[in-house]
Amino acid sequence: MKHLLADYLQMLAGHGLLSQTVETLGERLGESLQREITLVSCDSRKVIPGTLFICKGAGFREDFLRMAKERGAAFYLSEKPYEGVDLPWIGVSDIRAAMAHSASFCYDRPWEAFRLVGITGTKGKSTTAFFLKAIFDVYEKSRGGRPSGLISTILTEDGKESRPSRMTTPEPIELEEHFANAREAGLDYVTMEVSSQALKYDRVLDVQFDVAAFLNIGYDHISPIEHPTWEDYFASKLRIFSQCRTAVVHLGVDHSEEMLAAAQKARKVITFSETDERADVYGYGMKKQGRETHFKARVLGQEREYILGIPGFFNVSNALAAIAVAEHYGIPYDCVKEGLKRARVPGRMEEYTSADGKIVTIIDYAHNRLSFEKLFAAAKEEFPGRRIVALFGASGGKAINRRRDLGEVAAANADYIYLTEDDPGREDPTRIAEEIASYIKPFGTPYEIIPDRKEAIRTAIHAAKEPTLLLLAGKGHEVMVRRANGYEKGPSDADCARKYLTDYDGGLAGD
Ligand SMILES: CC(=O)N[C@H]1[C@@H](OP(=O)(O)OP(=O)(O)OC[C@H]2O[C@@H](n3ccc(=O)[nH]c3=O)[C@H](O)[C@@H]2O)O[C@H](CO)[C@@H](O)[C@@H]1O[C@H](C)C(=O)N[C@@H](C)C(=O)N[C@H](CCC(=O)O)C(=O)O
Ligand SMILES: Nc1ncnc2c1ncn2[C@@H]1O[C@H](COP(=O)(O)OP(=O)(O)OP(=O)(O)O)[C@@H](O)[C@H]1O
Repeated sequence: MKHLLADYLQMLAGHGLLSQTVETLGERLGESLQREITLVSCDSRKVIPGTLFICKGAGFREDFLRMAKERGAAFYLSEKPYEGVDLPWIGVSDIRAAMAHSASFCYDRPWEAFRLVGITGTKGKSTTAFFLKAIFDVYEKSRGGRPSGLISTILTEDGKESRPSRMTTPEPIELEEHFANAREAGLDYVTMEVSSQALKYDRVLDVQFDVAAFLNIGYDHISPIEHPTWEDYFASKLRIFSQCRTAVVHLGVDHSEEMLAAAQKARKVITFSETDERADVYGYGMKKQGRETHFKARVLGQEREYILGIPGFFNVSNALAAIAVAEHYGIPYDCVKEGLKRARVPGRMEEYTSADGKIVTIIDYAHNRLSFEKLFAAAKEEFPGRRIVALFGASGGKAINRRRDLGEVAAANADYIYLTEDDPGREDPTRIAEEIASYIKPFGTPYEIIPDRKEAIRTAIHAAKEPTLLLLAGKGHEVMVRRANGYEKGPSDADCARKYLTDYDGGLAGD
């Protein structure tokens, strides 16, 4: 579809975003008004002739605009003019909102071509997204359809691209590109994680979710570059219910009532719970069977049984959310059951065991109080009779509260702790570890600091003399470590566990 600059300006004016009238702009832009916008971009490195270039971001510099002009940008959008660059300027009052509307306008609202499911919450977004993708894919395969799309912290698959993700929820232009790929690929379903930052910073401002699921709300992402207060964090997440047709809400958890109240904006509400029997999808009777988690659920009055192929009773609530969404779409029970049994989530409750069974290693992404509490509860409940050893660190430069949270939860639950690096950024990993240790000391739990993560994992595995459950927490599937001068690629925790368990006397048990 052609996008003439004149039509684009009318759209911005319609949203009250133009900082001059269309007439004033028209006089200044003259015949440019009839020019076609060939691309919208906020990255000068991607500009082609005819591009509408958007100047945004804390790190933006005027020479990016100069580069965009050299590469053929036709006009630029920003909140203030850059006098030093001779290019037609379109002034807007809110660049973030204007960027989101520009992206959906230029890509012609691609999400209308498929069923878009958004998942938000403090913990479980990636796991639930993978569960849903597995269910959609079994269903699509059963009827000769295409695999579903996924936009998550771990992986982005849009029907054209399949690659590890850089963010949980991309910025608007990248997001709409993925939606446009999914439309061109003819996908029926796309599942995406919606982070609180995405909602707060208008990354999904103009997006309409067919279904939006709210899993839970804890205390996380409170920092100068994320959310100034918990209230801002929660309010940001609740915004998802003002842009969805069907809302899926977790009953029986903290702040369920506020979630339910916000969900009334949707045309339809479906509830799920593992504690509140009033829920439309009510899960119960969970038990561990080997590496599997078995549970029952009453789904809109029908009694059903399910199996999760991964441990972690807390994953039952993620599965219930996925069951609620699948039920909304009328996906057959056997496809839902097969999808949940088959689903694996990189870096989430990944289990590796030594051949002699003495060491069970769990790799998990848990990196805040809520997920640490759930991880240790699962460890004690599902792996009884083992010495619990925890290995973790904390990010540098943000979410500083985690150092206390993780230190206290680990000290209260583990028999031994290895403190090591996570994503230190500009901070010294040893100093971060020592700060965490200051919260462990009052508990008297023994610990040691080994800054090199690979060396810490190797030491922990070889030091295990009695039946041990070793929890490698915080990095999950990640292979990149954020350091002072950028990201450094290294082995994932799973790579290290497999390597050092194989080196260990017992070798590595088969899958
Ligand atoms: C606070 C925040 O979210 N910032 C995001 C935002 O940064 P920004 O808008 O300030 O842009 P920037 O990175 O400073 O770059 C400035 C601009 O210069 C442009 N540029 C750059 C170089 C060049 O040669 N030419 C050029 O035009 C860039 O395209 C960019 O538009 O847009 C960037 C991409 O354009 C993101 O990388 C960046 O995420 C940062 C790294 C970040 O840490 N984000 C976190 C807070 C976040 O969003 N996390 C959530 C997950 C939270 C959770 O765990 O649940 C997420 O959804 O990922
Ligand atoms: N429903 C849940 N409740 C509490 N903790 C959970 C739940 N689901 C997963 N977790 C824990 O949180 C960790 C992260 O899970 P997951 O990656 O699915 O959540 P997320 O919301 O995507 O996290 P993030 O926002 O940090 O990317 C898991 O490894 C597990 O330890």
